[in-house]
Amino acid sequence: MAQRKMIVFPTKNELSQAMAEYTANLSAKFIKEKGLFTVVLSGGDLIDWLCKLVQPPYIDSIEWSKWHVFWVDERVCAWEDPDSNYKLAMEGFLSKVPIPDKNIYAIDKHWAADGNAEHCAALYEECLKNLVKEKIIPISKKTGYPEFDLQLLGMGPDGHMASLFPNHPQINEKQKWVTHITDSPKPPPKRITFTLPVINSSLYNLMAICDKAPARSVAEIMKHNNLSLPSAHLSAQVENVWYLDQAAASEL
Ligand SMILES: O=C1O[C@H](COP(=O)(O)O)[C@@H](O)[C@H](O)[C@H]1O
Repeated sequence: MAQRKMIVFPTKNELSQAMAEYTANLSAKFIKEKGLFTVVLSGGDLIDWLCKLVQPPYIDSIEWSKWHVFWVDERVCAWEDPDSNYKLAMEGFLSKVPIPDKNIYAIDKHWAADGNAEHCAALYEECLKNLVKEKIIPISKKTGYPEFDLQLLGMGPDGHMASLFPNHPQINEKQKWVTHITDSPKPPPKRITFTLPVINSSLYNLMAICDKAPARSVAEIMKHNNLSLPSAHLSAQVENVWYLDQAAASEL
């Protein structure tokens, strides 16, 4: 498992620039090595910070047609709902780049609109298993779980990542790849989420955190490794890198 690495940027703009460069470099590396790049997105503010990827030079240099895009967590609601992580990513990022529609793996549209979290989680796990059969996603020889190339993650002020919240049992799930929650402390209550072993099976994990609100949780993790905060459990097979802006690092 990779050691946590932290880089503090003077501004959100510089963090955003560095995240675009990091993503573009990994995209080039994996496409050269195996002809495709699997990227897992989270929701929240992260999508805004991906803005540099849709600008020169990256918009023109990245081989978008080779990308396969997933969500580490999703809210169980209609795709058109303002709460949807799919809608957020489509409007802020994915609609601006030429990734084939078939390579964008969203939550099941019908069951999400219907509000059935448990079934949505099962269907998303089935989708991942089919992609393993199609050799889009390998199974990690080290972990036995699906191995994504890069996950771009965010952390809430309470220390949650994906939809793994403090004092909720989902963090302990080891059998499933995708699980669900129906009482999320952050609205909306129904969500699906990758489980911790799947999150940590990724080759590269980049956790991006900005602003003052999560600063206390950042300090709890960095200074005290407070494992009651789900984000403190983040690891990766190759690199677990945390990008902070000054405000997020202000209590370190
Ligand atoms: O609810 C969620 O929250 C986290 C953190 O979001 P942020 O708005 O505080 O940046 C996000 O990573 C996750 O994907 C989302 O569903």
